[in-house]
Amino acid sequence: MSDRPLAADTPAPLIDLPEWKRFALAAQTCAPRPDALDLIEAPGLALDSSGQRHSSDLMAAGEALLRARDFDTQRARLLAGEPVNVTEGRAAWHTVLRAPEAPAEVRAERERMDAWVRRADAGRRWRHVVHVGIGGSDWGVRLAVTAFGYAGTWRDVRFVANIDGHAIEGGLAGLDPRETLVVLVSKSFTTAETLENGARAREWLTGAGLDPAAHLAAVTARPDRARAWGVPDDQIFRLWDWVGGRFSLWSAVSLSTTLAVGVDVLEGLRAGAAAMDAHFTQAPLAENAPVRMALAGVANRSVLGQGSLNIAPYDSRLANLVPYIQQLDMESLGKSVDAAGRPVGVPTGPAVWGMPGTDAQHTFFQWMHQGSDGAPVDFILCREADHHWPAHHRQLLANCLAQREALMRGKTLAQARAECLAEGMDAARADWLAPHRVHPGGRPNHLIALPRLSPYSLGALLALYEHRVFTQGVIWGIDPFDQWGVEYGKVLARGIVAELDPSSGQASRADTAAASGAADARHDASTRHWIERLRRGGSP
Ligand SMILES: O=P(O)(O)OC[C@H]1O[C@](O)(CO)[C@@H](O)[C@@H]1O
Repeated sequence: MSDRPLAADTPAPLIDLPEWKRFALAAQTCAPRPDALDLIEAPGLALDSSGQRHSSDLMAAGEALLRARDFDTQRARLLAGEPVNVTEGRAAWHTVLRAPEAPAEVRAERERMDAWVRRADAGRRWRHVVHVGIGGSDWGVRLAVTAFGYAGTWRDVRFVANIDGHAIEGGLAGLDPRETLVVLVSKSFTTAETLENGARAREWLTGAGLDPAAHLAAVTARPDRARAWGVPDDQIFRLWDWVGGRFSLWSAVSLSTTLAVGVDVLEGLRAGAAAMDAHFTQAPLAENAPVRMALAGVANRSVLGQGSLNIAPYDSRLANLVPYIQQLDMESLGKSVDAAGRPVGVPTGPAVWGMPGTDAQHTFFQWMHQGSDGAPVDFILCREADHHWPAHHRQLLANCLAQREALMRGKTLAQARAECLAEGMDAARADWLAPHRVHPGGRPNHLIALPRLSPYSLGALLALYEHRVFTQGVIWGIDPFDQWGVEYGKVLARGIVAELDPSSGQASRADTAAASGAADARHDASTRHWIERLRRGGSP
C-alpha cells in the first residue's frame, strides 16, 4: 500500500458546496416528464431517462456539481490507471483490460489464455468445469455463462462459491473426475471459501486416483500462492493488483466463460465495454449515459430519500445481472464517509435488489406499485429475442412497458372510482373499493434497451453501470474501490471457527469463561450462547 497522502484526493465536504445546494433544490422542484422523451443512443444500448426528474435547471446544476467535484480530472485519473483507490493506494484500471491498445502484458495474457482454451476445445477436453470463486471472482462469469449458455453448452459448468459444504458436494456430484477441470479464481488466493472448496475438489480428484495438478487451473494476482497450492504454472492465468475483484470479468477471471461459450464471447464483452468507455470519456455530460444515470441516482438517493434501487431485466437470461450489480454497486458505494474519513452528510449508495420480469411482477411488484416506499427501477429489455416464439417476446415487452407506464402514470382516486362504476358497481361499493385501486405514480425509472443480448451489448451495459457507480463515488467524494466493511466480519469469523471446533482441543472462550465464572468480554451474551450450543452440534 502506498503512503501517498490523502490530501490530493480529498474533495471538499459535499454538503458545504453551493453547487450541492443548487442541485438538491433543483431536484426537489422538478418532476418526471414522461411526455418529454429523454433518450440517449449510446454504444450497444439506448437509455431512456424520461421517467426520472428532469429539467434544464437540474441538468445545469448537475453539470456545475460535477465541475465542483473536478469530475473531468477524476475520470481522466481513472482511465489513466492512477491510484484512484485512495485507501488502498492503488489503481482501478479495469478499463485497460478491454482497451484495444492494452499494455503488452495484458495482451500477452489474453492470447495465452485464448490459446489454452482453443487447445482444450480442439482436443474436446474437459466435459465438466467446476468454477470455484466468490464475489467478483464469480458473479461476472455466472452472468455471462447464463446469458449466452442458457440453452446448454457441450461443457457442463458448475459454480461453487459458498463455504456451505452442500455447495461443493452438489458442485461435484455426478461428475466424472477424469473429464473435470476445476478452475480456482481468487485475486488474493487467500479467500477462505475458495481455498476450502478448492481443497475438497482436490481431495475428490486424488480420491479418484488422479493427479490433481492435471485437473486444476487458477486465475489470480498471486501466482506464487497458486503454485504453492499445487497448480502447475502453465495452468495459472494472471490478474493484476490494479484490478478490483468486482471489476475483473474482463480478465482471465472469465476463463470458465470462454470454456463454456467461447473466447469470442469474452472478446465481444470487451469490445462493448470499450465502446462504452469511449462514450463515457467523450460524450457531453447531458448526453453521457453513465453520467445521466449517476445524477439521477444521486438525486433519488440523497435528495429524494429513495433507499433502494430495483433492477428489472426483462430477459430471463439476465437473472444473474441482479447479484452482479448488487455487488458492483453495494460493495462500491455502501460507505458513509468520504475519502478524508468525514461523514458524507447525505445518504449514499442504495440497497440494490431485483429479479427478472415477469417473475418479479408476481413476487414484489405489488409493493412497487402501492407500497408506502416504492423504489426507482432500472428496466432493461432486449428489442429482439433469440428464440423462435415472437408472441412470447411481444408479451414480455408489453409487460415491461406496461409496468413502467403504470409506475410512472399512477391512477387517481377519481379515475379508480370511475373505473369501478364502469365495471357496474353501485356508488357505495365504488366509493369503498376505489382507494384500494389508487396508484401514486411518479415512480422514477430508467429504461435501457439493448438491440439484442449480444456480448457487445452486455459488455456495454456492464461498463455503463461501472461508470455510473464511479461517477456517484466522485459526487459523494467516497472511494468506490475499497471494501473495508467486508473485512470486519471475516476477522471475527476466523476466531469463532476455532471456538466452534470441538476437536481442536482448544476450549472455547465461552467455556473458559463459564469455568471461571466470568463473562467472556469478547462476545455478547447471545453470541456466547450460540457458540456454546453450536459447538455441541445436534445434542441438546
Ligand atoms: O478474488 P478473491 O480475492 O478471492 O476475493 C473474492 C471477493 O471477496 C471480496 O474481497 C469481498 O467480498 C470481493 O471484493 C472479492 O470479489
